[in-house]
Amino acid sequence: MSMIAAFYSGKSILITGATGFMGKVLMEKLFRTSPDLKVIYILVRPKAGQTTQQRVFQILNSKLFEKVKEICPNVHEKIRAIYADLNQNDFAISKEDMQELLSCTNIVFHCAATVRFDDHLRHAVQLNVTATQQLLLMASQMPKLEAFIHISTAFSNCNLTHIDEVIYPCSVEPKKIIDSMEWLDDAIIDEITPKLIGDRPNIYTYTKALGEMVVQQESENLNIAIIRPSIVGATWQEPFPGWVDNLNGPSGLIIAAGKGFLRSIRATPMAVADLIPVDTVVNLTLAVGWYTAVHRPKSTLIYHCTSGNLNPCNWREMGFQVLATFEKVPFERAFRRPNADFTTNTITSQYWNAVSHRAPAIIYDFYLRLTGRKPRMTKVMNRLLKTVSMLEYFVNRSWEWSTYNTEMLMSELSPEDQRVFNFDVRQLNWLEYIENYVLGVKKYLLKEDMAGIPEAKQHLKRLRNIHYLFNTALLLIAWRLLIARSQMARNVWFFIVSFCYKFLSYFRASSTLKV
Ligand SMILES: CCCCCCCCCCCCCCCCCCCCCCCC(=O)SCCNC(=O)CCNC(=O)[C@H](O)C(C)(C)COP(=O)(O)OP(=O)(O)OC[C@H]1O[C@@H](n2cnc3c(N)ncnc32)[C@H](O)[C@@H]1OP(=O)(O)O
Ligand SMILES: NC(=O)C1=CN([C@@H]2O[C@H](COP(=O)(O)OP(=O)(O)OC[C@H]3O[C@@H](n4cnc5c(N)ncnc54)[C@H](OP(=O)(O)O)[C@@H]3O)[C@@H](O)[C@H]2O)C=CC1
Repeated sequence: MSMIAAFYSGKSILITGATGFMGKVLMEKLFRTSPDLKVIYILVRPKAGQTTQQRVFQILNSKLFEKVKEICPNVHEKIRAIYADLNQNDFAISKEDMQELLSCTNIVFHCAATVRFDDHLRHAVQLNVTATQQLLLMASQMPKLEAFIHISTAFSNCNLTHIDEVIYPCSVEPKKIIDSMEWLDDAIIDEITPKLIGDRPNIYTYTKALGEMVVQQESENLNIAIIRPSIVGATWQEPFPGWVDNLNGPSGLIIAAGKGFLRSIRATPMAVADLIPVDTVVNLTLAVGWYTAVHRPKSTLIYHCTSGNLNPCNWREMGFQVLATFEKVPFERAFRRPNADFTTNTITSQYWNAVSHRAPAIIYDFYLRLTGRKPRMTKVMNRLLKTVSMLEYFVNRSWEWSTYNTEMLMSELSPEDQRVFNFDVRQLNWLEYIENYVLGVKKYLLKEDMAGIPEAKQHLKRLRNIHYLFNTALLLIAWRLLIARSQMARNVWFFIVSFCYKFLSYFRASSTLKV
């Protein structure tokens, strides 16, 4: 019997960010392993024309929840969607709902955040810092609360190269930042943002670091733990391999590369690609929830959920395996044949951006114009290159995260819990994982059918022929232009032609002699 699964039975659990990538997998695992849990409260806002109930309905009817519906047929009765907007005071939660949350909640998992790198500081502070502070205030009024688990990121201190499982202070106190956001206008905030984020690459990592400080400062009477995952990727094993539903992290780039848009990137091939499967993060999170509530550690423990120090894989190996999978299961209607070129040099990278990305987009747009259609490829390419430039920071560096707490927790689990809530990345086979990841991207993100693979392969063959034809034509045109303009080129050309002629004559004569 799993002690962790038993622990969550009969519990009332509050999850923020349950409609997000990690939140959905967390909910799924909870229902699958502890179908006797009492209730999961989720804080949801209406979005994209859908009410909170419609959003929950959509999640429960997705492929991710197929197994859960078999194990826990009344799952819809155990989810209580509470209307909430974390951008607003008291999260805009009604009085009755708030009363119920405060009096019943046993465990809080705080996953909600803005993960955009380019969010405005005011919004990112509101969600990643102020909302965390407000949730902690709520938690302090929950008499039945056993543990509060805060999801941060391993990159909250990415300005350091060696990162321990401790909280590193930021230069300005979070309370001062929160206060200043109330009275500073946008123009001034824009001006001070680069100074505040300092040597961090973006607002996201900075506000997540502030969020951790808030947790530390407000943790006095609470039983809190912080989880720091690195780059979260598709599921490794559960509920099935390769599930993913958003473009964050590598997923968007896998699509861009598989469709032939992205063929080169400024990346350090030997840098560690610190990916971590989302189900591994969720297993650790649930184990931490149990450990924090049952063992009540004296201080707030931080758990690194990373792969680099236990089972490293570098970007070169990852790119290689992604490409190998494209050979077996190509994506449909690719723009160009997939190719991977990692370069560390900025000038070479700019050259490849011009030749491999912008030029084909311009040529394609020219073709669209000629055929009476609206050009769009240059716009798509510009957005993609902007995205890539934002991710480049993370593919050109390696970090060392210590994992003492995570390893300690692993040793505290019973063999059954180590199996059911497996977060031991040493068991991960990268080649298998990446293949399933690419397959998952094809199935769950692109919604492509496996039956279309032969046609996709044919399409790639046609693209290869077009590529050869295009290059030959380009070479001939260039050469013809050169010959027309330069006497030296003409001399070289005549020399080559006469040499070939002589060689062929000799070859013909010697073969005639043999007969
Ligand atoms: C040679 C090439 C490679 C060939 C081999 C293949 C190898 C592939 C292996 C992997 C390659 C390397 C992958 C490196 C990935 C490294 C990621 C590191 C991230 C670590 C960060 C820390 C982890 C965290 O804690 S948080 C989670 C991470 N957060 C994010 O990833 C969010 C990033 N996204 C953003 O901030 C924004 O989306 C932004 C700024 C990038 C773009 O914003 P914008 O307002 O311009 O537009 P959007 O409306 O958001 O989207 C525009 C457009 O782009 C698509 N898109 C969005 N995100 C991504 C993405 N990550 N990759 C690709 N495309 C993306 C989006 O769908 C839109 O498309 P449209 O068609 O225009 O609608
Ligand atoms: N993905 C990754 O690579 C990594 C993620 N993390 C951390 O993990 C956590 C979860 O990330 P992930 O699942 O990937 O992120 P997602 O962007 O997929 O999910 C974010 C969640 O936060 C919710 N949210 C955002 N704004 C509000 C709001 N105003 N009111 C209510 N809810 C809101 C979203 O709701 P809605 O659906 O309504 O937008 C969504 O449920 C975050 O704390 C993130 O920092 C850490 C390391 C890596």
